[in-house]
Amino acid sequence: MQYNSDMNQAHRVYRKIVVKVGTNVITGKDGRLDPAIIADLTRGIAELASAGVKVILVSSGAVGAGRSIVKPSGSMTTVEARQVLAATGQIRLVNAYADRFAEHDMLAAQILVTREDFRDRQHYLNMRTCLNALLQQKIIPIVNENDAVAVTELMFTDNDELSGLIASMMQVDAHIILSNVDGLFDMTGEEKKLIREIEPASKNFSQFVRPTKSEFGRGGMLTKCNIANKLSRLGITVHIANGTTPGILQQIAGGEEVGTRFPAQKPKHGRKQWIAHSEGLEKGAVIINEGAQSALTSGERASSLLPVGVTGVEGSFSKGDVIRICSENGKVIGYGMACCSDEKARAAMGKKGEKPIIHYDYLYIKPE
Ligand SMILES: Nc1ncnc2c1ncn2[C@@H]1O[C@H](COP(=O)(O)OP(=O)(O)O)[C@@H](O)[C@H]1O
Ligand SMILES: N[C@@H](CCC(=O)OP(=O)(O)O)C(=O)O
Repeated sequence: MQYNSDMNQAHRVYRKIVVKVGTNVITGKDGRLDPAIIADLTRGIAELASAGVKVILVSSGAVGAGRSIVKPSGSMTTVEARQVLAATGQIRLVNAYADRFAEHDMLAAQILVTREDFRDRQHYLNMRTCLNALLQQKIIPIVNENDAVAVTELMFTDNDELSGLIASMMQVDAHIILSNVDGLFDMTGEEKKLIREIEPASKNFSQFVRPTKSEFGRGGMLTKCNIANKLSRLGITVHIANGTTPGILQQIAGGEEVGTRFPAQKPKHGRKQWIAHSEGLEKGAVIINEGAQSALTSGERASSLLPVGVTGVEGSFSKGDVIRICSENGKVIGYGMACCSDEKARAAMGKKGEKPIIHYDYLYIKPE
């Protein structure tokens, strides 16, 4: 689909963006950082920032860069080796960016986060305050996963997931995912074709996506598409484009037809955005009966989840934790922030006239 002029205008009004850079955009086969690409990306970000756009950079590449610095000893476990590579590579990575930003008289700051930081509302708010403070000072935040401590189940799927969470937390206008391909290709036919725009109702991306990943990349194209689709439904436009193309950020910000675009849908309230992104981070679950399910999903009025409609409580959670809402046949209906602990929820379940277990303002119902 061709962009129309309104869409082009929309590109020019991005005031706050997240730019996510994949490992293979900035590192070569041996893990060495590519100075020309880093120079081009930092110039692009510096230009946007000077024009008043708030930019948060989420960059992968620590593990990749570590490979060019150190060879972990053969006696190490895979996890230890990865920790060594990430811890050594991260300094190299962030210094490479910081040195380039300095050439544009810009300061950069490093923020390393883990999945836990998005589980805990206080950590979440602390991260948001820090990023806002840096942006206010016109400092470029460079975010990465804290790979030295985030191992196995504590890890994000990949930095596409992490940058999606940041985009939603910061309520940006656009999330730009830079990879080593020009965008999402339709590979179903004889010739692969770049898909310019994704309809919001699209769901089944696996029909296009091959389960291959770029070398050293972690997530692959399917995660990118699923995250992009989710963000667009939350009111954030997503672009998947080639980070090795010179001037790519200016092209996207200038409304040029590059890469694949997931146009933004109606925006949602910030708190609901946080909750919508909590899949996999929940600490427990409530099972609800049919009556409660139709009250929550009908969309006719704003309904909180009351204990009377709850038939089961799973896991151990405290007030303020995110919990999953499931139907009696196990279908996940949505997520919400618990107004009480699991003990209180168990004591109240099935009873009339009790306070909500999840208030409407903290409730996110998954689209059908
Ligand atoms: N339909 C598709 N269109 C584009 N790329 C695809 C598709 N299916 C699979 N891919 C693969 O996805 C890779 C990008 O994902 P990933 O390795 O996670 O990159 P990054 O390191 O930038 O996060 C591409 O290098 C490509 O090989
Ligand atoms: N935090 C890791 C990034 C892992 C990752 O998600 O990589 P990618 O799929 O290239 O974005 C690193 O800095 O090496």
